Amino acid sequence: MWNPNLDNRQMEKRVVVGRVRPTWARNLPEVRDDDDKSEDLGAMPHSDPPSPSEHWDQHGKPDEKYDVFGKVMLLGDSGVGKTCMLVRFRDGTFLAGNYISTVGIDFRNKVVTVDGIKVKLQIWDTAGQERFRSVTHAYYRDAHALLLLYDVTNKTSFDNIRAWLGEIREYAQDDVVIMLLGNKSDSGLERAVRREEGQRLAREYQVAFMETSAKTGLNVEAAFAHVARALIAKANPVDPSRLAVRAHPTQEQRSSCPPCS
Ligand SMILES: Nc1nc2c(ncn2[C@@H]2O[C@H](COP(=O)(O)OP(=O)(O)OP(=O)(O)O)[C@@H](O)[C@H]2O)c(=O)[nH]1
Repeated sequence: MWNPNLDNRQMEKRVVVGRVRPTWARNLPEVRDDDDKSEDLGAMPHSDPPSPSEHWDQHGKPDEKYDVFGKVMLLGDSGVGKTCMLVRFRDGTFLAGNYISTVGIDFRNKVVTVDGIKVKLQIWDTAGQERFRSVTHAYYRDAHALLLLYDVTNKTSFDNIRAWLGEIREYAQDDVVIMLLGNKSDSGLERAVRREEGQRLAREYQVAFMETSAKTGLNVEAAFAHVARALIAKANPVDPSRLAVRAHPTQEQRSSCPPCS
């Protein structure tokens, strides 16, 4: 269940930033976006997130317009860009500056269409800070897919990926879809982790890999499309050959090696 003790911390955070806004809205413009975009049939998140096992129906309610449902968690050290990745994917925007660490966990929905199949992604943005780990662990078990991020300008966040993969092995389902993302690939000279290092690590753990930029949008759609395809393949195990699990990168994205598995 949602930990009520976190609410106090959230309130502290809200006081610090001088705004009374739910966690998921911390980087968003004041006016809430409409939810009726054609590719976006999902509901806005609650300020009280559901328990880890709610909204778990693989096919969703019959009256909702999607074919496959999947819970996707964004994981990785604090500051690697998980929230920015979600905001870029969901809203197509990047709000630089005013970095405020996520408190607890929250989610947003987006329906994407891949290969003619509508996939509702319920995307959970987790807090990278160590003190929230016990909260996020409770949500691993129900996740269908995990996007594990590091920051290409922060070697420590890359070195910690092995520890994250260890946690995933401990707490997530064995068949969870995992994708490694080297975020902030727009950062040029500040880069501390070479693309090849990310590729090598992904190959070692047999997970897909891309470098992304929440700032420019590079590979953000492609990463979620890859996850959506993998979820479709999982939901249709009787005829997996019918579905292309591979991501289809654009020319610019090809060297990002999706998927390395
Ligand atoms: N240059 C660049 N900066 C980015 C990118 N993505 C995120 N940032 C910046 O990195 C900082 C942290 O981003 P967040 O999305 O809040 O990081 P987070 O992983 O959610 O952090 P926690 O909530 O603490 O776990 C912010 O200042 C962002 O503006 C990116 O792709 N490129």
